[in-house]
Amino acid sequence: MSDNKQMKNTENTNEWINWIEEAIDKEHLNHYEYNQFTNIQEIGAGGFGKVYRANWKNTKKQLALKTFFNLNYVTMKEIVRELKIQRKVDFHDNIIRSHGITKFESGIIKRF
Ligand SMILES: Nc1ncnc2c1ncn2[C@@H]1O[C@H](COP(=O)(O)OP(=O)(O)OP(=O)(O)O)[C@@H](O)[C@H]1O
Repeated sequence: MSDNKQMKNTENTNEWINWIEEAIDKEHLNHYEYNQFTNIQEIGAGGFGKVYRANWKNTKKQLALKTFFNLNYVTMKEIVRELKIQRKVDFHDNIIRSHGITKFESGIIKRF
């Protein structure tokens, strides 16, 4: 990849990160501390990362935590795209609800 293209992709990645941070600031998206999740078990994997089952704050309710291998331009664009689509279809009973976003030590975002 050329240096120019690399720089452009880094700029765009930051743009998506800003989009997520702004959504959290404006309370359009909930942010949860990763240490509030317990009983984390792997349940599947997709093109962008692994999916885990977890409990939140020791409640009995199970949630799916979707992780991302690499927070590059393509992944960030996909995360924002999915969040935008989910907002539009959130009202439908057959659509799994997205509760928010969390981040763990290595910087990998988890969505659930
Ligand atoms: N909310 C969920 N509840 C239970 N299992 C889930 C949930 N979300 C994902 N999974 C499991 O994790 C797997 C991967 O899901 P994920 O959404 O990451 O990828 P995908 O939609 O299958 O493919 P892609 O990554 O190309 O979008 C699914 O096939 C499913 O088995």
